[in-house]
Amino acid sequence: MKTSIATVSISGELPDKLTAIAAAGFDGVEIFENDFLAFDGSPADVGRMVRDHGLEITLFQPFRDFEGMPEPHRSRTFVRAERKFDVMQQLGTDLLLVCSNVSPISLGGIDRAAADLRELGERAAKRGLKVGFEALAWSRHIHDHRDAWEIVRRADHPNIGLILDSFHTLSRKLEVNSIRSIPKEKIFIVQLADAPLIDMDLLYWSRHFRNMPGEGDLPVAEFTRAIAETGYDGYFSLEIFNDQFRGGAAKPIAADGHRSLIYLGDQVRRHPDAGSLTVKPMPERAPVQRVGFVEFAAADEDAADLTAILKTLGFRKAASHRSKKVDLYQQGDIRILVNTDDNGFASSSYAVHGSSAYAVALVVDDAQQAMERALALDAEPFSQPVAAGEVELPAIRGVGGGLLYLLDDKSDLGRIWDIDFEPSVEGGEVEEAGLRRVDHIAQTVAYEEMPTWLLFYTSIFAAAKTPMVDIIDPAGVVRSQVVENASGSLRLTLNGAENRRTLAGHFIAETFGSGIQHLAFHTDDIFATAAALRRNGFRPLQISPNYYDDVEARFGLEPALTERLRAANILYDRDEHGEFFQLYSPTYGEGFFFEIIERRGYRGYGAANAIFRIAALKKHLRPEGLPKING
Ligand SMILES: O=C(O)c1ccc(O)c(O)c1
Ligand SMILES: [Mg+2]
Repeated sequence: MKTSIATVSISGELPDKLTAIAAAGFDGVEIFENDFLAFDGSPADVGRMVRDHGLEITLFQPFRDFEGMPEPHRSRTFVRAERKFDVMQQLGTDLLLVCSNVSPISLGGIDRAAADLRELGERAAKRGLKVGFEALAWSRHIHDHRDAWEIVRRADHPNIGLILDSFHTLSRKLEVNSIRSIPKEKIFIVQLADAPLIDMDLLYWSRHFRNMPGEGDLPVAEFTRAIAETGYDGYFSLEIFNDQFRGGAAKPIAADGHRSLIYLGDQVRRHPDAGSLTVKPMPERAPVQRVGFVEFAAADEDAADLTAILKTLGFRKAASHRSKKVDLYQQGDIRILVNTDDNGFASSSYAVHGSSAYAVALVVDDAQQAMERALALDAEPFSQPVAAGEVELPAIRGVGGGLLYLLDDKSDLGRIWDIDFEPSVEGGEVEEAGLRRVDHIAQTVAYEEMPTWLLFYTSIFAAAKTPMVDIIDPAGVVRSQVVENASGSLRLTLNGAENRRTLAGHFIAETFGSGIQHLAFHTDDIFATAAALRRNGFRPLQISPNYYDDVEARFGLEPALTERLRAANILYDRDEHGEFFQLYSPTYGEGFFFEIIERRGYRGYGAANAIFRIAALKKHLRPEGLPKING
């Protein structure tokens, strides 16, 4: 599978775009005319610059409002085309993209358009060039790839072919089966883009909201499968018009694009009708069994505060690392590591972000295979020296530059607690609170980063993303989207902050980057847990009494239940699957907190309660006397 991306997809000046595109590993690049026009070098300079980056120019575009023009406009279009052919020859590309006409004066008619294209094909052939015709979803007459194909078929010229673009086909919900019968030689190139499902004007949707395959909601894999079934094995080229990408950083966005194509190729390859698509095989998406541990980096002073909080939550110090200053706190199946070592990645993470949960370990079926897949998908590997006899944990870089460790139960990785740790003699004074497992890990990122991490997690792990929900903070909106698997053993919530006055935005700003802002633990009995926490000296987040009157009325709760909720500061929600109970800690430091939940069948995350608990949490932001633990 040869990969390409249009310059329009990436922010910056043309040289910056090309550098980012080449660094991400693409084979080719579509030169958008505006990027070329804004650059003050000759077409030959641009061509040389592209090739110096090891890239091929896959096409030059767009050539607009060509077919079906009445005279005298018609003659003018051919003069215009000849000028573009001149540029292309100097650039060193042989393919021009003609997008279907949007001009109000254009005339319809398949045969008229076919005749125009045939004539253009004759002119292109004289120069050894080719023309690909693409139906824009909002074009005046030709807005369906089936009509565009019929025009190309009737033009019947070797230098005229079809360009398919997933957005135009899928935004109109056109039948992708119609692609399967197109001869592969007549598909000159395939453009790919995804988009979130939003009900809006097609042109506006396309020009502002496209995103990388896998980041949106369109069935791009199904579209690509139909292409592969024709036997096409040419370039797959990303063409992403997106406001955030235009304003974002070039390198990570280009890297996301490359990852999206590799992931897409892998999805198509796994299908029996994948045709002749050449894609390097890789292990399948890693099934996640559970969260292995969450690790905090801290200095000695903050560590004392953190462990004091962990103890009020019922965690017991269970073991200490044999060679590093790392302690294991455990309760049920939850393992929290507190790393105060002066060496290694934890200490550099502490130097940048302060105390934070900088690493997470996921237990997968096979850690080596998961690692292999992650690397095939351009993940950045991480390793640091370990002492003799200790287990080397495979890891990749994750959100906010933190670490994502991969463990399994089939190798020594499943025995790290025996191999690397010594049981602790301390303990006893803490009452266990019935916390059983990590329910979810909430990571706060800048809003623009959300697609990056959704793609990262869903391409490497067997998990899906849920639709985006808006979380209302008194100071703004935070967008939340969940990556989860069917069993619920992996649940990651990603919260995208748009401004720094929200609790999430404050957290990012004050801890110098994205990261884990809260950890949610599951209990089988929230009331028993609340009582045990109280005995341990834990102070729950105080919820407004007004909330309980409303919740009783809304769900028709028994007053006795409402009273118990109110007394324990427990929030309540319900969906079609069951009931949900939530209890929060106050915030520590710049906004980190713990959540305790009981799910009685409920599948969501309590979004309806978010406004109330955020308001309460913000009251605790940096109060006197609370420990300073940043998330
Ligand atoms: O938005 C547009 O005009 C436009 C131009 C060229 C394309 O290939 C396309 O998909 C859209
Ligand atoms: Mg296109």
